[in-house]
Amino acid sequence: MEENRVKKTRIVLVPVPAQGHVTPMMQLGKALHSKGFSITVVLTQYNRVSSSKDFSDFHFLTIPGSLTETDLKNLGPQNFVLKLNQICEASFKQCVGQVLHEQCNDDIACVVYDEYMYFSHAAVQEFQLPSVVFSTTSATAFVCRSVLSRVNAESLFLDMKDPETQDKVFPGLHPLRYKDLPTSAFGPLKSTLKVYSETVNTRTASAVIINSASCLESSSLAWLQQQLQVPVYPIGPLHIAASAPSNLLEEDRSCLEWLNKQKLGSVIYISLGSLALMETNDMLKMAWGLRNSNQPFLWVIRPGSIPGSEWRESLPEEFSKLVAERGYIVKWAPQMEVLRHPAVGGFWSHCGWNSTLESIGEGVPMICRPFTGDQKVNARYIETVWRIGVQLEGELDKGTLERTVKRMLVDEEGAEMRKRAIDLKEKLEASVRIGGSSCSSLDDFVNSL
Ligand SMILES: O=c1ccn([C@@H]2O[C@H](COP(=O)(O)OP(=O)(O)O[C@H]3O[C@H](CO)[C@@H](O)[C@H](O)[C@H]3O)[C@@H](O)[C@H]2O)c(=O)[nH]1
Repeated sequence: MEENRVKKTRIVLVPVPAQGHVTPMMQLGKALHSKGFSITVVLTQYNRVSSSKDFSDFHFLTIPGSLTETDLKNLGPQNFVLKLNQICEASFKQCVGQVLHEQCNDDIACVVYDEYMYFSHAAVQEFQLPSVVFSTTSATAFVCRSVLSRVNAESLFLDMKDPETQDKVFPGLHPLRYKDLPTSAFGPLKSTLKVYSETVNTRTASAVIINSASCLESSSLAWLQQQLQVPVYPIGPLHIAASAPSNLLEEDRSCLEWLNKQKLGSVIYISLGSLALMETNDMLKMAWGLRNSNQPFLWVIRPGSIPGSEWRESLPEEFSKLVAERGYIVKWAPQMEVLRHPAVGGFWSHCGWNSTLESIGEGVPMICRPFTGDQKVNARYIETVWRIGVQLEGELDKGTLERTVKRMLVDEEGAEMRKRAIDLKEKLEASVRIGGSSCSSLDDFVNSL
């Protein structure tokens, strides 16, 4: 593409207003900006990325009349997405019209929308704009959504409830079992499958971009390339390819000073991302297991993550005593810096795709406790495909927790997992370097515009 033409060309990004989706979309924006594109980010009224100094070259627009934080609380994430897609269609058309006619003189090269923001399709169709779907989950999760969108909801529901079936491998999705399928904790199966069929429908999009790399998921990527009617570009991990600080909550950086005082590879870092919830009972069992393991731990307890509590005030006094000696608790951590810190030896994670990529990207093995959706798929891959972690399944038990933390941080088994994680880290780094598969894929995408 000619340099002059690239500089005049604008890409419109439409992220889902949630941390796990905003982060990779802003990283994608940075990566495309570095290729010479102007970037417009269209936000909803909820979870706004500040147009801080990190994005001073970006242009931000807000879809008027969209949903708010209270709507998310009342509706839950799944109905929130469904409602957002119903109400944003017309106002998004207005926004795109504004970009085309008022705000910028240059042409829109393409609209890149998160797979969950499928209302974008109506506007791109009306203005006859090229569009691209961006998937912030793994390619394997995309495959699962495609497969599940075609199954009968009632019979899947019965199979998943049947204790005899739960541990069986789902046909065609080896090594995923029925219980690893990305069903949602946030809504009934029927409505989850409805959302999935919308997300995997590429409509008139000319391509699908995925925040993954072929060294992680070559067979799932090949499956998608064969099944979808458009090119699939695996261009990740974007957090290595393009840094774009876009935390929606304030980071507590004091934990880095605490980490400086801990022994090399001794700390377990615990974070369950931006949406998962924790029951008080489970938190107590975790605190017991962690204390009994004798390892120091850094624990992110996100405000609102304990149902019925603003922060940790509803937890019993026993909890405070258990974490007092070796624990350090924050509301939100600078996660990437934490994972990079030499004191961190393991990551207890809900296995959101960003956390998974960030952990592998720092060569840190994981204790997997998936909460919902694609996290179960990622946990299965972490344990059985990449073999860089251990999954905690079923009821939490303080004895098992204690042993798992020791397996990861003290035993030879943990050292082996770390070696494999470091091996993958090196492969991921190579994939985003010039000549690497993700770097070439990004160039192919840019050249296709
Ligand atoms: O204290 C913290 C905790 C998290 N993070 C960041 O927050 C992001 C969390 O993303 P992710 O690990 O993907 O979890 P969720 O926020 O739960 O992400 C949602 O979006 C992901 C991408 O679609 C899905 O994989 C998840 O299942 C879905 O819950 C990561 O970049 C973390 O670095 C911090 O910076 N500080």
